[in-house]
Amino acid sequence: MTMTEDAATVVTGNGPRKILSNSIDLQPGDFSSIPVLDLTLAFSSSLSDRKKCAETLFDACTRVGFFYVKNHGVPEEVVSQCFTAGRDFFELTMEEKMKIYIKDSENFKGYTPLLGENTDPAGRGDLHEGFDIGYDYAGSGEAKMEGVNRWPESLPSIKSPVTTYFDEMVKLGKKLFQLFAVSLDLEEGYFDNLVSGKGGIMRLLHYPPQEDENLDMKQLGIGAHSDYECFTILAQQNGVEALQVLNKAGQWVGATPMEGTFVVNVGDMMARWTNDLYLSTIHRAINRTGVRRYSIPFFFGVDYETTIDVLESCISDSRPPKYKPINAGDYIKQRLSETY
Ligand SMILES: O=C(O)CCC(=O)C(=O)O
Ligand SMILES: [Fe+2]
Repeated sequence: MTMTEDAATVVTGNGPRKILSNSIDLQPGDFSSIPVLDLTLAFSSSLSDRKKCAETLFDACTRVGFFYVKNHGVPEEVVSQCFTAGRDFFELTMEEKMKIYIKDSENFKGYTPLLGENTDPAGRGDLHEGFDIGYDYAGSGEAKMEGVNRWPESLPSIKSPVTTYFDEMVKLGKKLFQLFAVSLDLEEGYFDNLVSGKGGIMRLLHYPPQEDENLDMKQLGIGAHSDYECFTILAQQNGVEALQVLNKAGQWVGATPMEGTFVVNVGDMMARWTNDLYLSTIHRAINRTGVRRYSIPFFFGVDYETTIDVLESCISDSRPPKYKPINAGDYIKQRLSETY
């Protein structure tokens, strides 16, 4: 099958980026495969081991913006039970799912039906349905993204596996933030007080298979986009390939699922913080496998009151600051409002 694509502009959190049919205008990575980061060294008690791991992370973030993590410490059954919860959720009737419609929530929590989201403004909606949860703020809903999670009334059993997975992602994400800090010549604990998990958003996603013949390039599983937060940790099912990552040559490189790994990618907030030293790489997903695909992205942002100002270690004479300080919560809310 040949896919033809028009020139398009992808709106990111840091401004529009033009994708020409064969290239892209803003420092895309020069890569043909996605590196694998072994986190064994990240959990070592020796700082020099952790520094070695951070060097690999630096290479991945500056050259690709995407990497796999293995030996990440998240138990396999936590992942598989969360996938099962997702499958059970999406099998509910439309009526049940729409009782927690995301657009009825002030804080972007709940269900998004097929075509209910449009990640790429040039597209005609995304061919996936989703279920979003975040940090559970009891009883608020006023400020920024705060609010309680909304669970399907008729399927209370999913709450436990989904929140267990959320908590594991917060743990892993905090560890990754420490590696990011070391990789940026900051104190290892630089981000510790900014990443309680309150800035985390998790989605269960279901992509029905798309017909391979006459594929409509304006209606993909998820259209070309970059993520908004600091980084995303994504679980994919083995053997069901769909995620593609755009390189400098304008080629889409497949992020083929790899057993026992998560895919991690840098988001716009981290790109901004690092003055675009770390790449928030454009990606999309197309499920041409003929079977249903489920995935679980966890978007790890910093706590919403944090000010994101370009890090000193990412400024030099040849790299003056490109971005003004911005409040993390305002930034995310603004980005999400443009998508839904
Ligand atoms: O499902 C995937 O593989 C990717 C999802 C994604 O890119 C997103 O939700 O931002
Ligand atoms: Fe994404």
